[in-house]
Amino acid sequence: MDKVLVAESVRKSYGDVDALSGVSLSVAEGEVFGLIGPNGAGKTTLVRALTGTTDVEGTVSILGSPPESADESRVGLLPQSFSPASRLTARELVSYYAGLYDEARDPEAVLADVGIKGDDADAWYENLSGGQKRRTCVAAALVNDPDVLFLDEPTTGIDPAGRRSLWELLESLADGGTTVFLTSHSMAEVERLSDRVGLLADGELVAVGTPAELVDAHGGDSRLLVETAADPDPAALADSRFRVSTRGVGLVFEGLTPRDIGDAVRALDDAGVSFDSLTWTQPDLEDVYLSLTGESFEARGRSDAGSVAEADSDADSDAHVAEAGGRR
Ligand SMILES: Nc1ncnc2c1ncn2[C@@H]1O[C@H](COP(=O)(O)OP(=O)(O)OP(=O)(O)O)[C@@H](O)[C@H]1O
Repeated sequence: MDKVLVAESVRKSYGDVDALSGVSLSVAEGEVFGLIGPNGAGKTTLVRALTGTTDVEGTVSILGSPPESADESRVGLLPQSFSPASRLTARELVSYYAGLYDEARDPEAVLADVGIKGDDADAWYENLSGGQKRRTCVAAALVNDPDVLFLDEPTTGIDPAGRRSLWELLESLADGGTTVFLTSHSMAEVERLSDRVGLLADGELVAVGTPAELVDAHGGDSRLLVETAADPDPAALADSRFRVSTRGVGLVFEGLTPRDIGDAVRALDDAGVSFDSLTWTQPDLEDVYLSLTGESFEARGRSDAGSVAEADSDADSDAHVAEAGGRR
């Protein structure tokens, strides 16, 4: 398969700051590549390097050419910060971008694809909500029907339903053969959309693989999160066969399969530990991220146990197994 994007030993410094410290990667035709990493890791700088919007050391090619001579009509770019003219309507704006190309899609159809319809299409850009603005910008990036599409945090500010419909749109573009280079802080988004994921930290690509490969290699064990009523004492469970530790406001049983949950509940009862809820989770890309960036697992445990509804809507692998409000 042809390599649509190639970076070899790409370096970029801003004064004393090494934004990219020798990054090499390639993205094949039709592949969706997700780039993750903490704030300041260098993701936007790498997008800018690949699109030729900043000068770098090393070699970059896009569609077989250096970025400065690539066929722009085949490239779509949604930058992280994009501030189009605010006194144009969404329809005028997308029509303006369509007019820059010899061949472009019908702006109306592209706006419909991203969920901007009716009165919203006739509203001035400055009067749209944050999510509607972002959708309009996505439409502008899609209007030339690009073969390779760069999306730098495309769904920031878009509500959950809009985010899911945008994911479906991106999936249909990928199914149609569009190569997508996506950066995002939403692990659910990256895990769902990407064929391969790269994790950038301090300007270095520290891991690359399919989501499943990365989870296998770095995600750790599945676990049962137990939200307890009072500060728990894991020593009470020392005689059980489980590996148990404290995390935030509860306990974590590590390495449990769903079949072990009944035994874990009995062990809690035997130890006299009362609990409010149980949540069984499989490791996912967020665990990979936390493990490789050295961010705390405790934060994950707390947010999982404390926001079950959000976890259910965002992380499809989480299975909320029981609410036991009466157990005290
Ligand atoms: N134009 C610039 N001038 C000076 N420093 C810059 C510039 N652009 C980026 N940097 C620095 O380079 C580093 C990488 O920034 P970059 O925007 O690529 O990170 P990022 O991973 O995209 O971050 P975020 O997730 O916050 O968007 C940061 O330390 C940033 O401050």
